[in-house]
Amino acid sequence: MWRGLWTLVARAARGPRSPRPCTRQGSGAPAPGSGATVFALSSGQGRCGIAVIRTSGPASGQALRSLTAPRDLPPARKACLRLLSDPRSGEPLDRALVLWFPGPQSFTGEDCAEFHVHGGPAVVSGVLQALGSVPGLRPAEAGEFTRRAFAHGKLSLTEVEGLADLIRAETEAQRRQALRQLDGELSHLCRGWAETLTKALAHVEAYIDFGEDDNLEEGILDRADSEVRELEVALGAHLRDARRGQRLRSGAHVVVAGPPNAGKSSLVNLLSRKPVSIVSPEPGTTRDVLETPVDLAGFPALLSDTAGLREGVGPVEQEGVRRAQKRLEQADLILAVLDASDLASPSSCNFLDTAVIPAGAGSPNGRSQRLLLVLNKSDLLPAGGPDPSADLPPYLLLSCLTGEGLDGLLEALRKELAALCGDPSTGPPLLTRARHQHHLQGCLDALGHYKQAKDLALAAEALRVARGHLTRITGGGGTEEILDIIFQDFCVGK
Ligand SMILES: Nc1nc2c(ncn2[C@@H]2O[C@H](COP(=O)(O)OP(=O)(O)OP(=O)(O)O)[C@@H](O)[C@H]2O)c(=O)[nH]1
Ligand SMILES: [K+]
Ligand SMILES: [Mg+2]
Repeated sequence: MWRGLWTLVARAARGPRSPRPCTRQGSGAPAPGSGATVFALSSGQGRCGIAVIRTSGPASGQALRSLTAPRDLPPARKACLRLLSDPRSGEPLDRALVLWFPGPQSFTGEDCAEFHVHGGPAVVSGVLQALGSVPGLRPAEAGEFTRRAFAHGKLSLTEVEGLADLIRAETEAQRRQALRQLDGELSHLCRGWAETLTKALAHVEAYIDFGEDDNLEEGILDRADSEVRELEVALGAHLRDARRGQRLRSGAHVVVAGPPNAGKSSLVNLLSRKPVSIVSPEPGTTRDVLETPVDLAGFPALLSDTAGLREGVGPVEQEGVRRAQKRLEQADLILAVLDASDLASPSSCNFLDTAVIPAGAGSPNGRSQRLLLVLNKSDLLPAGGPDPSADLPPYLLLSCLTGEGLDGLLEALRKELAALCGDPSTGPPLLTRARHQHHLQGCLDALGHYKQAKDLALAAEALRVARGHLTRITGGGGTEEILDIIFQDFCVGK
């Protein structure tokens, strides 16, 4: 019986009833081996010590030979010093390290060559022009090397996304997350889930085909059910976490709010280490929402300065207050700022009652909104600290003027952001893009249809749909459009 069942597992894995096999080549990415040979400068533009130029495609060996003539190809994957000359004129261009990576053991899976040349603009353009003169070579499009790696099965789609994020990573936490994704942790997880579904599908199909057969193992449908149930729990947990990976990728929204003149703009400038906002003793200085991306304690954040919240003001400031309130609703984390020496003023009391205390009690829409209360201008306080009659929720003392309390605030921010973004050095891999979340949700919905299916054929179909969503996360059956969006993030030469 078991041999029969495993044949079915294998058949289900191939998707027997699906007319479109979920292979990488089906994705519309360039077919392996058929492309031209491309070349590009892979290191940054401008004068530098060493510049790296690389090629990928069937004419790579010819290109390397042409520029290093009369020498033959160097041994595979070993750096060798060669004189590079222009194949048309024989004019020497540079003395350079060259590397030969015969496919499929290369980054793209095709034959590749690398030229590590001296980074002067004239050397770089001379070598690029010489490569352009080799028959069959053309300049690479943005992301074309990575796209070829994907087409040859060297990277899954989530690994491609990880690579794009690694190149763009600006904070430590972003780098850790991208590296884990590039290492294939997310694809591994998705493939494991897809395998579970393949087994469940095999069980259901076995029942469809041999339901009447006495040899069929008992309880086979129950096993499919329990596999689906376990998967639902796992997917649910990841979806609840979904926003965290995306926040880590694009930055958590941290909104600085409070009454006029509390020192909100001073705090934004202090945290971003640059003069983003105008600071002045005049209340109502900030009118619009001012956004700036910052690295807060190793996490990426989009910091917004807002207008001071108060009533009875002119139309321009009123609009500023409306915008501030709208931004507050969208915040992942609120930095509520009050003037520590002015806690009894109507605008301070009003802000405490309407914004700070309700957030502490859990927001009405059920969305988790975190808040840190900062009492600024601590330098103006008497030795006894803030007015004890104010009956405040937990707070941090800070002076933007002297910098006292900043370390404590950064530590509190680090904790909040780690909770919001997830800690990329531990825990399961995070879903970093809306695309991942969309497919996980699609998979869960299909599993819901499985449970409600009126007959086994519909149940099997629901499992196939669910599995299709999982394979699309890693790139199986992806459409050209999605590939274009993902590869857009790359620069030429990557
Ligand atoms: N003594 C003292 N003064 C401060 C401190 N922080 C800010 N100030 C002063 O407080 C005044 C208001 O600061 P802003 O940063 O403009 O305050 P704001 O909350 O952005 O004000 P609006 O945009 O008008 O709502 C300025 O004169 C600052 O120099 C502090 O820690 N100590
Ligand atoms: K001000
Ligand atoms: Mg301001």
